[in-house]
Amino acid sequence: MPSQAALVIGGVTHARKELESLSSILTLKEFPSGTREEFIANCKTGQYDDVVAIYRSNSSNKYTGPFDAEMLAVLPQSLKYICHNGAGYDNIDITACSQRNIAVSSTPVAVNNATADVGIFLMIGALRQAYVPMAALRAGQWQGATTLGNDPQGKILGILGMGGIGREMAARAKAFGMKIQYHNRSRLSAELEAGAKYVSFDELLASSDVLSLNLALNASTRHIIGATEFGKMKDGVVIVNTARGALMDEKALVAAIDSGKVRSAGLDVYEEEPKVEPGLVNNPRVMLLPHIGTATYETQKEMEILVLDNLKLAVEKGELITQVPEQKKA
Ligand SMILES: NC(=O)c1ccc[n+]([C@@H]2O[C@H](COP(=O)([O-])OP(=O)(O)OC[C@H]3O[C@@H](n4cnc5c(N)ncnc54)[C@H](O)[C@@H]3O)[C@@H](O)[C@H]2O)c1
Repeated sequence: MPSQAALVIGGVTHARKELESLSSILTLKEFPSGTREEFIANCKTGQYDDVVAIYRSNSSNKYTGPFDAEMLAVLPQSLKYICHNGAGYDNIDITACSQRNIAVSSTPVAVNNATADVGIFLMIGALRQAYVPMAALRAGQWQGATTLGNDPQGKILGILGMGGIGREMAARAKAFGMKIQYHNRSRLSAELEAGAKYVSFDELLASSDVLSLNLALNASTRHIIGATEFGKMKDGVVIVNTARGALMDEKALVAAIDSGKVRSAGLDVYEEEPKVEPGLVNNPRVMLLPHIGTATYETQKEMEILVLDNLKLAVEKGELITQVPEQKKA
């Protein structure tokens, strides 16, 4: 029996075969579901004392809660790697992990296509205010209160955060005849820009017809879009958010929609999921999805395999394929 163990939190669904193949090098332990209290109790009684790597599934946060300083304090001393299934990892305290010499990986790239597809779906839906006719039809009112929408053709799509998903949004939006501009922490190479115009944050706000949020949530990006920023935008701007809800002050978004500043919005993510601001739920000009950006068979499988590949490389070679950028810089 292998002397080192890995702990799978929350389950592996699509890559069971790949998981089981790791049993030749690792003892596999599982915490498929439960509460934070139960998980912490298991840590404290020493059940995981041989665990060197954790597979943290996409849904596991609902069982264990965030991997914050409290959790880091009880995780086994043997733990060296946390392989997280998700491109966003704002529920893991990376600084606390680094202090304990725990390396963390996430699943960028694998999420790009599915999330950008949802971004485009929301953008077109918001431009056409598609929820109104969709709801009217099902309520037996045929077109109901449907009004004319707007074409993407010729409009300027502003992308805040031109990473993997932002670039896939850009590639798709070009096919709709949109002009692309972006703001990022640093300007991209000409190859990665692929013709998109690099602008300042304020210029992005002032001149975009559609603003898409595609950056990570962290202490410095929380509420990066609030009342002041809405005030700087074009009248009738369309907002798309597939990144994280707390990037925007949701109450300020509701106010901007109500005042007509924001014509419509398409959202996959919310400040306090699964709660959604009533001013959004009750507004037919907002297209809403319940955080399903990566919810396809193909993408879920690819993400699970990437997490397992990280875990395998970590145990065999002491390296991660997709370590989070904050730790790579250190
Ligand atoms: N809706 C979903 O299901 C879903 C799925 C995957 C990812 N996401 C979210 O999307 C986010 C983006 O994912 P990604 O894979 O494209 O990440 P990424 O790291 O490839 O790209 C993020 C980009 O944002 C830029 N950035 C960071 N801070 C910035 C700032 N203050 N101003 C401007 N740019 C800034 C970075 O330089 C980077 O280019 C993730 O962090 C995650 O939270 C959501």
